[in-house]
Amino acid sequence: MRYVSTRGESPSIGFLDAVLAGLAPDGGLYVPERWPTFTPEEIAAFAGQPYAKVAAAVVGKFVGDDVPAEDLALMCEEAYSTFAHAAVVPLKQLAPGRHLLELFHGPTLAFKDVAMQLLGRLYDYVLSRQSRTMTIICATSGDTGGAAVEAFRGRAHARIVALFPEGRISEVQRRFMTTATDKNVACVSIQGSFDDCQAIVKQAFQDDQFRHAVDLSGVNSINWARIAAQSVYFFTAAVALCAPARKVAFVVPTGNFGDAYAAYVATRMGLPVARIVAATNSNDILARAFEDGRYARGAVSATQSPAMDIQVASNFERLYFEAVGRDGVETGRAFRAFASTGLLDIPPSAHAKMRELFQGASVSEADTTKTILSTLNETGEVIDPHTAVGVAAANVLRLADPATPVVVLSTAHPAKFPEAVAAAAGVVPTTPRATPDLSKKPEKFDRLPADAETVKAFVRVFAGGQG
Ligand SMILES: Cc1ncc(COP(=O)(O)O)c(C=O)c1O
Ligand SMILES: N[C@@H](CCOP(=O)(O)O)C(=O)O
Repeated sequence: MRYVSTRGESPSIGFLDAVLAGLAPDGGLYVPERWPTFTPEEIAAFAGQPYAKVAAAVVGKFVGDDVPAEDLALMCEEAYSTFAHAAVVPLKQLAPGRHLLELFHGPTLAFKDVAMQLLGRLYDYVLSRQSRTMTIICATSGDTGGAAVEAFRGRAHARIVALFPEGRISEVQRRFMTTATDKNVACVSIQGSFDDCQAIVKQAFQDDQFRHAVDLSGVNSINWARIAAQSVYFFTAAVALCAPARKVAFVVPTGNFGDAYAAYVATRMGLPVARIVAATNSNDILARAFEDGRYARGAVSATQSPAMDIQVASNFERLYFEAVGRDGVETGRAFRAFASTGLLDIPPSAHAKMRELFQGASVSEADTTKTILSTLNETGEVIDPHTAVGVAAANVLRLADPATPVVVLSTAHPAKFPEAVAAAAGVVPTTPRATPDLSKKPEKFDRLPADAETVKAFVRVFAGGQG
């Protein structure tokens, strides 16, 4: 299996090289050269299988010969044994035809654990064989950082630097990162937005000298292994609802567009999906892009679903690449121009292609609050504000076939956002018993301006100090 850049100017590389590389040298994102597929019979056979087994089959299609199948299977088994629920990602019925896919039973209570627990093991596996230690940098609007710190802390072959936007994430999210005492972890509060953090990460990758000096890698959803691992739960949820015999619609709370794009990946692998709804909060660049064909950056506003306070959705470039017929030159032109102007008019034919599967929905703060309360009153479920954005979008969704089951991704445990949930529903969600109490632990993090050179200097010192 080979991987090509969305900008068409980097040579194709194998799976493990693509995973470790993060961003392609031309600034694009790696995607598989061709889509691996499952037959309908193979998909149907996933029903009732342990999650780890389905994960090994789906991720294995992308890994190819780079890792022996039995080693990958073992990594999947270990990764998903860290989850508190036997089903790993249970599907819960809210109402007839309406389901929640609970993705928050991992160690840091957000969907990021599903991929990150596997990535931590995969990096260890590869880097220990190469006697190599890499510096992983990640930008986080709250959840990727905690999941990455948990997955990589204490590992001998990786050091991790997490950049988060100052004052714009919840205390629980912050503490999942900043209370780690391991020497290979550094957390940095950046005076800016998540978009600033992500721009710094991308600039770091494009500085060859820096990239080599610290042996840079990335575990944001720029990393194909993240997308591959996140595509698995679309299969398990759909087959539980009788796919491939019937189609399912997914409503995905969306920010950086990794999860919604992973749903698209599942469709390219053969999963029949009726619709993918990208549900955003008031940071609605993607909802607008799907609805009116203009991908236009606005100012980031702070909401009660902070992990989705994003205006530049990294993975949209991957979908654009597909929609323009895998034209790397056009994708490079479009996204370089977007980086400087903040505007991309999607060609009508590409927009029509996207609309065959995707639609956008933007949910206001008031509707998010109302949905937390109404979901509690009507179903007894306490949901977090990100999940509420998805549920609110599902409540107004009209499908061609109203009998199509709708699955809303429940992306975080409500206890990660206790203030917002208490304000909306009058209940204070508590963390599951197995989760350590981080509220009294001392925190350790640095504060830096949103400036790539300053952050790179910090990372150099951190990586150098680690030997
Ligand atoms: C709880 C939660 N929900 C939804 C999202 C949005 O997911 P994505 O960035 O893959 O669109 C995030 C952040 O990624 C998140 O942390
Ligand atoms: N919402 C994310 C933002 C980063 O997304 P990623 O999927 O690209 O890692 C977060 O919680 O950090």
